[in-house]
Amino acid sequence: MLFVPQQVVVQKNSPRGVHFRRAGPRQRVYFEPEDVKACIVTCGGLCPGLNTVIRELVCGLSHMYNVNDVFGIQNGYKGFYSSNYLPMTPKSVNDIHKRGGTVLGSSRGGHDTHKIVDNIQDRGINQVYIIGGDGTQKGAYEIFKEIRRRGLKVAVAGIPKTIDNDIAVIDKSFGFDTAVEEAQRAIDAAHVEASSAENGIGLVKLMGRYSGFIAMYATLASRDVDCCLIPESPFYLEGEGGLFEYIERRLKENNHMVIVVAEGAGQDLIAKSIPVADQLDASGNKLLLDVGLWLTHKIKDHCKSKKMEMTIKYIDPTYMIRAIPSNASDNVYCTLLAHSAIHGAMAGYSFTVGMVNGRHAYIPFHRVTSTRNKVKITDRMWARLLSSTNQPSFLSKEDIMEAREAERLANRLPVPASSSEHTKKHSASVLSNGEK
Ligand SMILES: Nc1ncnc2c1ncn2[C@@H]1O[C@H](COP(=O)(O)OP(=O)(O)O)[C@@H](O)[C@H]1O
Ligand SMILES: O=P(O)(O)OC[C@H]1O[C@](O)(COP(=O)(O)O)[C@@H](O)[C@@H]1O
Ligand SMILES: [Mg+2]
Repeated sequence: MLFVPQQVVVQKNSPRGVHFRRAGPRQRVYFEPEDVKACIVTCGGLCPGLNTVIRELVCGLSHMYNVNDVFGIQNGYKGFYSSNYLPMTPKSVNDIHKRGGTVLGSSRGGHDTHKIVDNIQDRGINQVYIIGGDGTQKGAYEIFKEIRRRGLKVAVAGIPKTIDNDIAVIDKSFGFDTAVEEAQRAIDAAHVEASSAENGIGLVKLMGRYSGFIAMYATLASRDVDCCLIPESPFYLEGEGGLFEYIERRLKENNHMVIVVAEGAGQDLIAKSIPVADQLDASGNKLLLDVGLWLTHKIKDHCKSKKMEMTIKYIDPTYMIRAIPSNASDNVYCTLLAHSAIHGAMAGYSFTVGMVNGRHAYIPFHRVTSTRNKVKITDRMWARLLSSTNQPSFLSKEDIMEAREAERLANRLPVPASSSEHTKKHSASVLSNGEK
């Protein structure tokens, strides 16, 4: 059996670390094709590529294993117990990958483990393909545990979906590249508007509730962005090293600037200036305050107080970056994920499938549900972004050391040999040059 290591970059004395089974066809198949009754469900927010995964699951089961009893569950988890199951054939899904969204429908909330497993049991389903984000994978884990408790011979295959890229362990989710590409159109528009005005500012808000990956990659891809704000990196407005000081400098130097802000950034700052009670969506996710609108007003007020003429254009493409079909490379990724999921389920495994360090692997549910993938602001990628935009880091040396220590503890890494006060100072300054 082949294994894929979770960490490929390690310290010399690091422990052996976690390994996952490599995905792919198995010599011994657990299910007889004629006995398989499979179902597919999509949950949570939309993501480019959902229909491609559905299509490839239906076609792959039929073409690779001759499995033809496949059903679609409508509108997310609640569809297990509240709607009819839709029979799906290669013919009925033939063209769906060209459309955005999900032909099955999706929803938040409605996860009732017992009702779901009752229905799986009653209808004789023995393969459950669950496509969804971090919340969905937690739900899949609950379903798996209940199936195991009841001793049912049912394979549960989670296929991670998230344009926020917030699912732990995997390299990236399908649809992420498509979303980053689409975000370029909003950034381009912001740049055109900003550069065609005197002291023009273009402000673009992108999705990213807890993780700023879309904002970070869209910024790195664009080259027109002067400042990228993400939830992982707290920022401040006033005073030395603050956002306003940077805006003034950039406008003086260049007459215009573009700011990209992830929707989850600066939530604590907004809450301080507009105190409102926390609101949750049906899945229990916190509903966010509009950082883009808030920032627009704050920047306008600041410039007015400084008697600076300026124009600001706020662009909020929200759903436009996720409600589109997937691009070519995401389509390939979706196909490979679906195939890997089918091979694993046919072998009788239950898992979340994903690409780990460039290889497809079967990952135990708890590994992807116990933490969330976030931009590490002490890591190389964020340092590269800071070098590329030349924006302030909004961080003190102490903040950096604190974030590193938290990361070390979270990953149970040994204390680096170089943790003397002198080296600490040195490593912090090296970090600001873009290297860890
Ligand atoms: N901790 C949890 N346990 C069981 N089900 C969950 C959990 N969190 C979310 N879910 C269910 O997963 C589905 C999708 O979750 P949501 O957070 O909306 O989207 P995503 O899966 O994309 O993160 C919803 O139906 C929700 O009820
Ligand atoms: O309005 P909706 O459908 O709740 O979606 C908004 C949220 O969906 C997201 O794309 C993430 O969705 P998921 O949790 O489903 O991956 C966030 O970026 C955004 O906050
Ligand atoms: Mg989520």
